[in-house]
Amino acid sequence: MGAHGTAQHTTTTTAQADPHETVREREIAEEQRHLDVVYRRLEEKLAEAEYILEDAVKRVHVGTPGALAERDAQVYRAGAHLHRLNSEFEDFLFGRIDLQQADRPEEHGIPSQTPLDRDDPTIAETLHIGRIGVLDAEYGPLVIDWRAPAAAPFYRATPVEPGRVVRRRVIRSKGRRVVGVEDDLLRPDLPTDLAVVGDGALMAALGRARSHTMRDIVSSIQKEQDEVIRAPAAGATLVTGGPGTGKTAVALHRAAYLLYQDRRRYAGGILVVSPTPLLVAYTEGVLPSLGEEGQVAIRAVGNLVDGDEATTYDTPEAARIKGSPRMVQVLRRAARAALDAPSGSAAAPAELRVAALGQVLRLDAAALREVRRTALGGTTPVNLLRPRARRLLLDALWAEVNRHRPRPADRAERERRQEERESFDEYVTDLDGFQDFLSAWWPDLTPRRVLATLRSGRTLGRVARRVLSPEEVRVLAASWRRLGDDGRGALSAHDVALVDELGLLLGEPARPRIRQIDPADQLTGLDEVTTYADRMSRDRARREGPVERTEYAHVIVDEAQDLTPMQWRMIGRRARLATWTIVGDPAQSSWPHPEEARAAMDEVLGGKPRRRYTLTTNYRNPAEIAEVAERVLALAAPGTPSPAAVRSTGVLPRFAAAPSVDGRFASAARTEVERLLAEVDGTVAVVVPMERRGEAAGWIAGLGDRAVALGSLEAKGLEYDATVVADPTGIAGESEAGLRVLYVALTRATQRLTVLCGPDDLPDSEGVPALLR
Ligand SMILES: Nc1ncnc2c1ncn2[C@@H]1O[C@H](COP(=O)(O)OP(=O)(O)OP(=O)(O)O)[C@@H](O)[C@H]1O
Repeated sequence: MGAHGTAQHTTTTTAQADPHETVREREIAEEQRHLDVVYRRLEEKLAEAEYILEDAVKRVHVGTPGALAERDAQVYRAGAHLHRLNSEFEDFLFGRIDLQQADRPEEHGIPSQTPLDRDDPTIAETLHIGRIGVLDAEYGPLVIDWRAPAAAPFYRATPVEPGRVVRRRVIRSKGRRVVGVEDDLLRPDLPTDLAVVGDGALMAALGRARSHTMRDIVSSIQKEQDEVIRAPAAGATLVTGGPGTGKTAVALHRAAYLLYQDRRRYAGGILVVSPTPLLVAYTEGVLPSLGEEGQVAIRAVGNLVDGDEATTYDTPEAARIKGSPRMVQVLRRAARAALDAPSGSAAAPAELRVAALGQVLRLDAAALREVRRTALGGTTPVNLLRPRARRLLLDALWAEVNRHRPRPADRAERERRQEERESFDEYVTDLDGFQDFLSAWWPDLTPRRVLATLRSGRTLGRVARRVLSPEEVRVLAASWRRLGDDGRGALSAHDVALVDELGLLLGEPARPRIRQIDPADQLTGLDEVTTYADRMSRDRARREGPVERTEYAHVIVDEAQDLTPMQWRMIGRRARLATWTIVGDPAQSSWPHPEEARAAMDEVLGGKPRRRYTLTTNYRNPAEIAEVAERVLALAAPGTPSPAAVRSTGVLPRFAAAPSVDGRFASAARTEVERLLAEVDGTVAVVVPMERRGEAAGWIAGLGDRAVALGSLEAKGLEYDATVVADPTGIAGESEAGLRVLYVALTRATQRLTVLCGPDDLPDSEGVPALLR
């Protein structure tokens, strides 16, 4: 584990006669013995779980309701247990620490265990670390869950601060077979007989080819990362660090850690907010590999509102306006103005006529406007104001009735009028014509419909008066034209935040309750053929079905630097009682106003106590690539320190100049991707300015699924064995934050980088663009 410092490694070779090899074999054999014991124990547990299942199935024939409910609960528990065991059977034991005798073991929270290294008097205890904890029949720990306090020294001990750890070992296995061990000796000063083998587990992990899914880092979490993962949950944990420092990995492992620490609390749900669906897909497998599923929702920021997912991108200009906190005021006004221009529905009636008490009562446009203005006073959500509007209409109609009548002369007369008024209200409310009028004049508004009203530059100009400039109004109205009349067109991630805000401003219309009926219950004869347990499980499925959570117990924000103020508000609404983990890198921000976003975050976090961490080591990029990226960092965020690359490949990034005449850019890019596909085992990405991404997909057509083409913003958080960054000046010029986006693009590769320039990049004779010199 090189990044831990100068721990001693003994690198072994494969030569037969090598004495290290026999040491290595002996050590592997010792771990194999332990793994065999663990597997036997797991098999016993599996058999137990299966027995419970079978037993429960038998008991269904003994039929008191109590026994049936009990059986159902048992089936459920055993099923969950089986699932967990099966999914974690593979490769779940990965570490071991050998500990010196503690002066006071209880202070270290370390369970006592029979030492395996009986030959060595220095070693008091040996603990094995894995993805889950396994106890032997006497409740002694065979494997300690990586998240348990006793496992922390595996990640935290360094040669400088070894604590009680004498040796740390990473164990690699394939199925049930131990295939390798790698050791760090943390106390070379102690007299000990310990054998030390291996060549560094971290370096092996970092050098591995990348696929389209992220791997967990549970066996090689580094000290500074472990401190974040195990930080207390309360308040807000804020983590910064440059590209490749493991922020995403740490955020996901922290979710698993929090669930382990306090499963009951986090059964309330953990939300991980990711910038793009691509990053969600890339990271989705990590939590299941850590044995955690179900309690954690990983969602892209454009997918936080069910049924209104983002499917398109905004231009940088539109994004800048839509993300601004100024939109709050625009939307408040838009929600209230939408009744005047309800998009997609028939034009609202201009007057109300009602025949009652032998006369035709009429409210003209001016009177209706006045009623609406009064009804809309205050801040109650518009859809909840329809009952108030109805009352005010009835008041106005009643005033018409009384227009030519004298005021009641005495109390008896007043009471008679009051009774008359009550039956008038009842009569008018029941009139079909009145109800139809009310639905057309005060329709239920949906967020999409209201947003669609803003396609009209006139309407938007009115509600955005003194908030947005005429040019900004033009840009937004043009962008929302894609919504269409009914508002059903494509949304961007910025629109989704506005839709969510409008949802709050409009409120859910009150609806008569409709009883939920399961169509299966309607089938005749079904009761005779289903068992009690079937019905119970159907009930449970119904209860536990995919209901959207609107509040979470902990919210983890990845790539937080990209969130706009409006998106912070959207996430904050799902986290009113939550604790937070927020990871990001301001130098990679594609939002042009970081101070605005910080203020929005502050508002959402309120007075919650904050603890801050900085990650400093770049595990992704070799030093050669990091050095080129650093030149852009100096322009994009002057003064920001670059994280230290932990390894080097000896291969310098390649610069190539291609004329930006389309065809030739295409062929240069394709040739480069082909070359890189032959050089690396894993994935290759071409990263281009957003507007060229369709074109770039064509450049790599037919090269197989190891190659992908990405727009600059889509590359966020992802990594590939090799990348081709095409048209760097185009990327830098895309928006006010373009240089930071280029910094992101240049830091995606784990092995090889090619920068492909057009004439606009002003390449020198070596092909190096002006920006990177
Ligand atoms: N301790 C570790 N052991 C092994 N691999 C690690 C470790 N820490 C990070 N990595 C690897 O380094 C790469 C970068 O990690 P990650 O994507 O989490 O970084 P990041 O800080 O989120 O980067 P970015 O800011 O560019 O999105 C990943 O492949 C991750 O698996």
